[in-house]
This record gives sequence, C-alpha cells and structure tokens, in this order.
Amino acid sequence: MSTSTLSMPAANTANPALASQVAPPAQLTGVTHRYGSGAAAHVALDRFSLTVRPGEVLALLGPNGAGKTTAIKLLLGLLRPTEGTATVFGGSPLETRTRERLGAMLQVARVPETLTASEYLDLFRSYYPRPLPQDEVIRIAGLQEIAKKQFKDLSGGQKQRLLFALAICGDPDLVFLDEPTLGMDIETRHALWAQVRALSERGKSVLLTTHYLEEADTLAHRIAVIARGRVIAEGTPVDIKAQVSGRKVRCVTEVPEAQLRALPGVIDVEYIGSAVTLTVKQAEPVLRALLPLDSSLHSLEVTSPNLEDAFLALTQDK
Ligand SMILES: Nc1ncnc2c1ncn2[C@@H]1O[C@H](COP(=O)(O)OP(=O)(O)OP(=O)(O)O)[C@@H](O)[C@H]1O
Repeated sequence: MSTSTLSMPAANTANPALASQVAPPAQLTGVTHRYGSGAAAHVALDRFSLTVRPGEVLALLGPNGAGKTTAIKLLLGLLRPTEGTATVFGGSPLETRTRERLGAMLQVARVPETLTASEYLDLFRSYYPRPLPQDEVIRIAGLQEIAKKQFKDLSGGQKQRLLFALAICGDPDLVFLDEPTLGMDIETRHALWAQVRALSERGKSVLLTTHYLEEADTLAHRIAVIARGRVIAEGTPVDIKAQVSGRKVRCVTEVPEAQLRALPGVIDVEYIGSAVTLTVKQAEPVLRALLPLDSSLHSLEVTSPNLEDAFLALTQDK
C-alpha cells in the first residue's frame, strides 16, 4: 500500500466497516460537472463541495437550473463528475454495499404504468437485504386506499406518495428526495414532512431539494443555497436568515413616501393597502427618526426577514 493511501477517501481504507462508520453519508468534493463538450458544454456544477452529516436533513435550495438534481444524480452514481469526487458512506455510489444503503425519489421517475402500487413495493423491497415490512411502508406512506391501483390510475400526488414509499421501503440509511412534495395537497405534504422527520429521528440522513422555502425552513437541520452551480450560503435556517441583514418595519403612517425613503438605512418602501413596509438595515435608527414625525402612526410591527427574503437576496446578483 502506498503512503498516498493516508490522504485518500475513506473508501480506500483497509477496513470498509470502519470507513462506513466514520465517513459522511454523502460527500461531493471539488466537483465540477459539465454536460456536453466543446463550445456546447454547460457547467452545471462548478467546484462544488457538500457534505451530508449522519442523521441530518440537508435541504438544497436554489432557483431552476441551479444544479440541485445534478448533485443528487452524482451521489447516486447516475452521473460521473467531470472533476472531483462523489462518495456515499465513504465509497463509490456504484458499489452494491453502498447502494443497498440508499433510497431515492427523483423528479422524473419513469416506471411501467400497469404495475400496481403494492407490486412496485414488492419489486423495490426485493432489491434490499433488510426491507421494511410491506404493511409498514403502506402505513407510513399512506397508501392504504391505492395499494391495488395501477400506477397509471394514480393522481399526481398519489404517484408522489408511492415514489416516496419506494425510496424508503428498503430502510435505507440515506434518502435522496428531489422535490418530494411537488403536486401534493397541503395535508399530504404535512404528512410527508412528518415522515421525513421520523426518518431523521431514527438516525437516517436525508438530502432534500425543494422550491418550497417553508419546507426547507420547517424540515432541514441545514440548508445549502445554490446558484449557478455553486454553494453560495450554507448553515442552519437561522444562519441563512441572519445572512440577510436587515429588518422589516410595517406600519400605517401619514408620512409621505419620499420622506420614508430618506430615513436612515431604508432599503425599500412598499405599500400594501393602507400599510407600508420598510425594508431597513437596522430597525432602531428608523424608528427613532420615524416616530416623532407622526403621532398618529399605528399598527407597528418589526420582523426579521423570512427564509424567502433570505433566499431571494442571496440568489440575486449571483
Ligand atoms: N442532460 C443534460 N444535458 C445538458 N444540460 C443539462 C442536462 N441536465 C441538466 N442540464 C443543465 O444543467 C443545469 C443544472 O440542472 P439541474 O437539473 O441540476 O438543476 P436544478 O437545480 O435541479 O433545477 P430545477 O430546480 O429546475 O429542477 C441546468 O442549466 C440544466 O439545463
């Protein structure tokens, strides 16, 4: 064994069992991924690094085309990085022993339409060494009413529920969920959120992509915001929100717009009905200047930006 082994990924250590204990569930390191070649090449991920930690829900949040699905496909071994490495439990995503620990729900799942939901479950459970009992998966994913229906007869939301069931039926240690609640009604979405939390409480790791900012805020331990193939911010939902400095000051006031815009640290002024919302760098100087101007000012609220504000601010101009 050469000395260079010391600096190689855990997959290459002599003891695979030890490697799987210490290695992160999923890791992309310095990954660049190009689709196509020559002048037509498109860089989907650009020197991109990301680690999913044991037992965490990590949300990838980013606008259309940011590179979220590409990242998941690399970790599933469906694509090979042009540069850099993709490892799962310290090994290649293509190894059988690592694949048996993965479950995935992808955006475009092409499956034969005539199998029933329970036939799909039988098939997918057979791929895994220690699958969950069929009844348990049906209960978890709420498939009781549709177990005997053919795939083609399921609604969009029901298909999503079945695809979630297929992702978890092997009791995987790492689950990839690519926009899992697309097309689900609110009740079904909340039920799925509860199941994602239950996975993480059982020590499973989840890598989730979503356009629903509320979903990332509610579910994720950490969020990676992606724009144009790069991670532009990473942290807890609280960290991400804190990266957008500023506050929202909402009130009903007779102070004219021009005067509001001239207050210290005001970034934006927006009227909705009779109320005005000021986006400000800091609330205190604005309030000190504003309150003496209008003794009839009322309905005052000061709030932090929500995740949506943070996301828009972070992805703009990137
Ligand atoms: N097979 C492909 N061939 C060429 N370009 C591709 C291919 N797949 C994806 N791309 C491009 O790579 C970029 C990243 O795509 P990707 O699907 O990873 O984005 P995404 O963040 O998942 O987007 P969305 O939120 O819309 O699903 C996009 O510009 C996309 O057009």
